[in-house]
Amino acid sequence: MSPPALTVTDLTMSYGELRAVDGVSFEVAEGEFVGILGPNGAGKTTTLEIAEGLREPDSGTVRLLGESPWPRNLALLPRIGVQLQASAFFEKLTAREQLETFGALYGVGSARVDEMLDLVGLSDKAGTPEAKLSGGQRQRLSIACALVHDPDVVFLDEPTAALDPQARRNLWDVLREIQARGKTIVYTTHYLDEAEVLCDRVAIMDQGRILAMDTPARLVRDLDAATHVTLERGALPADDARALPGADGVTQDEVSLTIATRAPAPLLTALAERGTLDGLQVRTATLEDVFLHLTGREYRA
Ligand SMILES: Nc1ncnc2c1ncn2[C@@H]1O[C@H](COP(=O)(O)OP(=O)(O)OP(=O)(O)O)[C@@H](O)[C@H]1O
Repeated sequence: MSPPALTVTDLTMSYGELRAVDGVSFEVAEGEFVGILGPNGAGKTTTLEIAEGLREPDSGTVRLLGESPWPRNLALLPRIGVQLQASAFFEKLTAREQLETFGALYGVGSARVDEMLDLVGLSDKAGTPEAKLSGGQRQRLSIACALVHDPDVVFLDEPTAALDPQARRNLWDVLREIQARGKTIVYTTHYLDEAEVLCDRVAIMDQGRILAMDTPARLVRDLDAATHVTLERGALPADDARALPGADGVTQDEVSLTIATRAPAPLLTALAERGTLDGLQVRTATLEDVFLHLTGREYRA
């Protein structure tokens, strides 16, 4: 395991009576892609801003690349890239000029600007004023701005929020490419499904606390939740379904019959032998089930 790029220990932060961050501790290894997940108001942005050194916590400590980011640590700035939830661009500049202006703050040349435009797929929009970019293009430009000085650690606050599904997926490719270049990524999202496919580890946050942090696969596996196999109603009598190897329970509604199982392989083999695979759907547990288990509430982004 690489040394930690980020260690936060026992952070707390209140706004008046509201405890927005309530004893948060976690570590992010170098090169790791970590997602902080949770519903609105969970405390994700506040946690991220403290880790970036943009906010002072009420208590707790942060070590970022071995240093404290607060009070404002100028030595850290070239080594971290920050994309805020509301992106701030310079007025009236084109995509390329935005990047050149951010880059100039760090002495970055135009070759790097071209590389960044290419990385985020905006080379053909280089001459377009920022105000005329689509929402997804603007998000990608703001990520490019956070990366232009080649930082080691990148913080992204909901980079995929408010994008259509295609634009979200395009951004996923960008995020994967950033990680492939060896960067450490810490990002926040409402989208549990997205974090499940992108992140090495996720922290599930609710009401200012981290309830669990692990790889998505381990979080789901530790639930020990049943897999649900759904058939069209009438494909198999319910009593026959109950008698199948591995069947733990059977439920029916007007259109379907669902078998819960913790041993999907023998169950699916038995269904195949009966020729009842047409229209079959298999649903395994997801991070949404993990959230439900941890909080007792359905997940609502
Ligand atoms: N500057 C502020 N003043 C007062 N309350 C705040 C402030 N910033 C955040 N809060 C409150 O603190 C809590 C945590 O907010 P935070 O933005 O960290 O959550 P979040 O998980 O990032 O939410 P979202 O997903 O909606 O961005 C929320 O209840 C929010 O209303």
